[in-house]
Amino acid sequence: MDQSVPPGRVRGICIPPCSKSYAQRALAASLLAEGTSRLHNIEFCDDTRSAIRCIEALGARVRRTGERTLEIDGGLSPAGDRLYVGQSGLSTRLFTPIASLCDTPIGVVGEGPLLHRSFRTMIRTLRALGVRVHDRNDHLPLHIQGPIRGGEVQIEGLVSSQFITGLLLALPIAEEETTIHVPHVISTPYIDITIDTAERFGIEILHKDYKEFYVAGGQRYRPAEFEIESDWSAAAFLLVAGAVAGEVTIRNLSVLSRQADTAVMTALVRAGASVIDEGDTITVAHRPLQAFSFDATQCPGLFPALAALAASAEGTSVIKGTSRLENKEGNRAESIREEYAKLGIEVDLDEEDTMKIRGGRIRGGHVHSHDDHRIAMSLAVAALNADTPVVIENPACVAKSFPDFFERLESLRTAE
Ligand SMILES: O=C(O)C1=C[C@@H](OP(=O)(O)O)[C@@H](O)[C@H](O)C1
Ligand SMILES: C=C(OP(=O)(O)O)C(=O)O
Repeated sequence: MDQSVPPGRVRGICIPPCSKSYAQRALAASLLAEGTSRLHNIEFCDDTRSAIRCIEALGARVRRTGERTLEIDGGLSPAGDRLYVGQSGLSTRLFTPIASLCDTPIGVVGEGPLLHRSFRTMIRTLRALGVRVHDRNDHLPLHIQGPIRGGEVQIEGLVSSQFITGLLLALPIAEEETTIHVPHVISTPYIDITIDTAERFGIEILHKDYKEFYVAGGQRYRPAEFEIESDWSAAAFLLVAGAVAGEVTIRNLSVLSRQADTAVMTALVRAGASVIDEGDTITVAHRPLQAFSFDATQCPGLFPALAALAASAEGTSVIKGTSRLENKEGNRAESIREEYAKLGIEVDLDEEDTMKIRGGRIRGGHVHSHDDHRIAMSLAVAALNADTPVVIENPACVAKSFPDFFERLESLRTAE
């Protein structure tokens, strides 16, 4: 069913969902820890559910002991021969290396846009570390058989940091030590949250300026009590909604987080929004917005929220890092260009790796999510300032990261 988002004002308080990046990592670490871990403040979007299915398939026992608490008995011991990763790029890149710690043959299958995403670098590197991999031209489904060896490996042509994350979480329990050379690393804040999560489960990962990673083999994950923090990637849409159409206060969110998408605060300030940070509460309010420049190379997940901000700002905003979007759900840069054009907003993509968005009058109309949760949320936020309602086809894809996004946005509406 389509989702119609009428123009209007927003005002209110919201708590965003938990970070699916932290949740998936903590689930992986709980699988690898012998003993019982407890994850608090966990919520269940599609990607988190995919990770839960994967750890169960790999031997974990998962119990829900509270509305937002999971108790997990860890221990890597594959229960079947198939990992179902849903639409999650991160679950694929986490659990394929983890499954390859065993010598059991395992199939890795997914669905939807994930089937069009390339896993070339991951496949090549796993082979270099002794894993047998059958693939469909660099795409899912995969058939793998470990065990993965430690050793020394160089990763070229890295399109996603997620694969480094997968190796960093798997390799501490390989027998040998590993050195990973990454000449051109990207999305480094995501690597920081990987190292942070591992550390909280007793694992040490060392690196030199993200170019060389050293992982000692034979380490042991210790079970942990782990509080999952709120998701800056989801909160970014609500904060931008405040900036373009009223005032939104987000609770339980700290700028001291290691998450990449805290950077949305810089873009909001540059655009001229009012931003008040009170520790774990952030309020963003509308002011006349001007065009801004922003480099999103290390935080590519912010592009869709920034597109909604730029569409409501006076002048042409310039956002760098579009090449980072090619291997997401479809080509996100193209999806943004195509759908914003339907709303009368011109988006140029150039050879210089930048997106230029000319803000101005936003028309209502029919748009498509491209089955991409972040495109659907971006268009919904832009709709707040449109002349007439924006009707979004296939809005259900928001379930990947933020299942009740539309309900929460509606709950913020005000007649003022
Ligand atoms: O590790 C993670 O949780 C993620 C890493 C990033 O991927 P890339 O390294 O491909 O940018 C990010 O864009 C994605 O949404 C989540
Ligand atoms: C692309 C995303 O996630 P993943 O790569 O894990 O599928 C996302 O959350 O926007």
